[in-house]
Amino acid sequence: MKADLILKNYEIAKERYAALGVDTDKAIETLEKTPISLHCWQADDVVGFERGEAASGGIQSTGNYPGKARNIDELRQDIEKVNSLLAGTFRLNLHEIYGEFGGKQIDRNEVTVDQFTGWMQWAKEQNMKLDFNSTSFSHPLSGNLTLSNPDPAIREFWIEHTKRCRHIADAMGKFQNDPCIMNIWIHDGSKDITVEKGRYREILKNSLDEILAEELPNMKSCLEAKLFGIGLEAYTVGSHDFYAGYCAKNNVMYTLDTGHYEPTENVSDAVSALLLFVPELMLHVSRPMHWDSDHVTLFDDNTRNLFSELVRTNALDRAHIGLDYFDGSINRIGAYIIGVRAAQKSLLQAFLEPLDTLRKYEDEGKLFQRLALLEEEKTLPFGAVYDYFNLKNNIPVGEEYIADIEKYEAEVLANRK
Ligand SMILES: C[C@H](O)[C@H](O)[C@@H](O)C(=O)CO
Ligand SMILES: [Mn+2]
Repeated sequence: MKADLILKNYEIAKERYAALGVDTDKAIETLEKTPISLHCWQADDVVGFERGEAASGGIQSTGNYPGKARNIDELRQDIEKVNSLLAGTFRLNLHEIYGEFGGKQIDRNEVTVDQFTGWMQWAKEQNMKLDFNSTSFSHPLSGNLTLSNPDPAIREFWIEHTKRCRHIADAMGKFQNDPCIMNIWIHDGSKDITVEKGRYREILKNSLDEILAEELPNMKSCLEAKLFGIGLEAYTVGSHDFYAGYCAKNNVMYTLDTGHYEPTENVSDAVSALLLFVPELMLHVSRPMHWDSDHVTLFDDNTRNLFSELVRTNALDRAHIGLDYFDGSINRIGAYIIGVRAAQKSLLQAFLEPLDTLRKYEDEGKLFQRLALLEEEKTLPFGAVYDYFNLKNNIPVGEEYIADIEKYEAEVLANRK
């Protein structure tokens, strides 16, 4: 699209929004500064560099599109490409299995920061900060139960792993002078009916108490709830109620993954409820299709509702935005760009909402007026504002990035046989 046309459209949009009391320049500035954490695992279908095996243990990636990253250099190359096609501020969310193991057998209860210093340096060069995840899946000891396992040897193994991961996250946070957010998601559960629901939850509670006992100043831990995992359909130890209770009681950050709730549930509704009781939220923005399928995030009602709730609740500074999906059936770089742009569009639309007027209508009981404005705002020219945001940052506008990704596929990804 021609720059002068984008600018002209932006000026018209700016005037239209100003008439509603909305400052588009301010919205763009806020969007530029709001960090989005890119999940490293979209680049290689959650394989990582430890064992090189397909993900197992509650999650699964489907699709066999050619060109997935096979090593650290390729993954970094892909993330650099993704960065070059996006405006804004980005972090990188690493899983423990993406360490630099250098061909050595370093088991999960032996991992140290040494396997991540290269990542820290690289991220600094990319002007990205790091977030982190312990990895309980894709390991011979993953089984059905890790931190909630009644077998002390297995449980100790995973406690040690998670403690070590917290230390790695702390080192990352210190290095980048900004807290590293470390997520703990475990798949623990049961395929069929269990008569020991309470027992496993009590063990998990005790494991978490032990893991989180140590104060580490440069990292923040968050706990991710889930409805069910693949092969563990009947019961999940770390359910929503379990973690909501645990996080509220222990002042721990809660991870809200938009794929982890009943399909008819309005996940965005959890934002204002949880934030009354937990300190912060980590968001895993995903797209469930019938179940927790981890399809590429889109600019759909679920994503839009989530971000508008964040803004309406004044919770932007208490939420960490991350993406979480893994689609191996399409160009993986394209999958990143579609998902990030969807999150950005949803955020921008939330920033552009004429909230003062909507709140005033609501306070005054003017409910027809509120509904009318909510309807009208949907077709305000926010696309022109998003185009300008990209143009201003020298990033491809609109569908222009498709050709860029096709070129990268032909020149780089096609050579990964
Ligand atoms: C790879 C991630 O840890 C994983 O996707 C987790 O966050 C999750 O959502 C599992 O369903
Ligand atoms: Mn998740």
